[in-house]
Amino acid sequence: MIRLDGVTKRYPGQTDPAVDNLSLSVEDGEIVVLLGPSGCGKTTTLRLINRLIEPTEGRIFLNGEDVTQADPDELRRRIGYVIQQIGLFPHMTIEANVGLIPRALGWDKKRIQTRVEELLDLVGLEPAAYRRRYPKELSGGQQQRVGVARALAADPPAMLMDEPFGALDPITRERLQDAFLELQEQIGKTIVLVTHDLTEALKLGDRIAMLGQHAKLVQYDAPATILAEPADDFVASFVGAGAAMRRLRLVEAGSIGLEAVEEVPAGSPAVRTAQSLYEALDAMLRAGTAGVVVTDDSGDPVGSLSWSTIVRETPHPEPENRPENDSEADMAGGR
Ligand SMILES: Nc1ncnc2c1ncn2[C@@H]1O[C@H](COP(=O)(O)OP(=O)(O)OP(=O)(O)O)[C@@H](O)[C@H]1O
Repeated sequence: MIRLDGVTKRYPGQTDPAVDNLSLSVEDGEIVVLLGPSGCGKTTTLRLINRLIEPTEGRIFLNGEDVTQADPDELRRRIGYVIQQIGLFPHMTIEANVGLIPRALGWDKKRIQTRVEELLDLVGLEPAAYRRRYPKELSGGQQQRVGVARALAADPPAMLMDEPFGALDPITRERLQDAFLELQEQIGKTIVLVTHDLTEALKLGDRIAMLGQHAKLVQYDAPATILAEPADDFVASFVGAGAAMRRLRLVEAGSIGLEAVEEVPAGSPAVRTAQSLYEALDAMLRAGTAGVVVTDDSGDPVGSLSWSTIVRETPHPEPENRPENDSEADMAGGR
């Protein structure tokens, strides 16, 4: 568990604090995304956790231990760190890059080699094909995987990721996000990830910490809640137009009130309970029907879902609560 307790960071010579009295808890095995406009203090917050930046005030706990008192080098070996620029050493092979922290920890050669192979496998790079290559001989996406492998080398309980997929083309980015979520299923690390990309935050976060200026915690909720019940106009304008459509991807078809099915009409489209409302709607549109059958994993129908149920189930903010416009989100580079 990671806990920030009243953390403030004032950079020398700045009148305003970059982070002002932030308190935040991240549970074990959870992915928390720090989301907010440019300059709001996301990277500063992340780097305070592994003491690449020293807090001016406040305390930070890792598994109950106050790490503001710990030795920073030793601390950083206990927290994996992945950045957009990847930061692989160009003159070192992939193997040497991944083995960096185990070597610093004094592991023996055999153990390092075994661990490196295991990690390259884990991130989907065939060890025999990649371990002896240099970073420039890999694609951007492959280098990013090496960055993740390196952060995981000493099996740290926690991992910090700063725009880890930021520099990649959209297709590679989506593939790596999927691979990352699969990996997290296996490794269950406690992860804090920084992004300013709403789509990425909604996809990866178990919870999203919406930060305003000076890293003020405006809302801390599951992605579907952020979309359905934005805490204020700032969050509403950050999630912007399309929030209701985005939410369809996050809600499972089996999680809302289904209508009973007496008999399944021939040719009726079907989705499984774990598929999203988005997929249910897509199935309806493709089949030209106003409803779908929802089945369990063995294909037995558990109910039916109609277009009107989806409309009814979608939260509608009262008109007077709707944000006036999206200008704040545009300024923030949000979507
Ligand atoms: N080394 C520094 N010295 C002085 N001010 C800094 C320093 N680093 C960051 N800042 C300021 O602190 C604030 C927060 O910066 P930070 O990089 O944490 O924001 P961010 O939310 O990560 O931004 P972005 O999304 O643009 O990367 C900004 O106003 C920035 O100008």
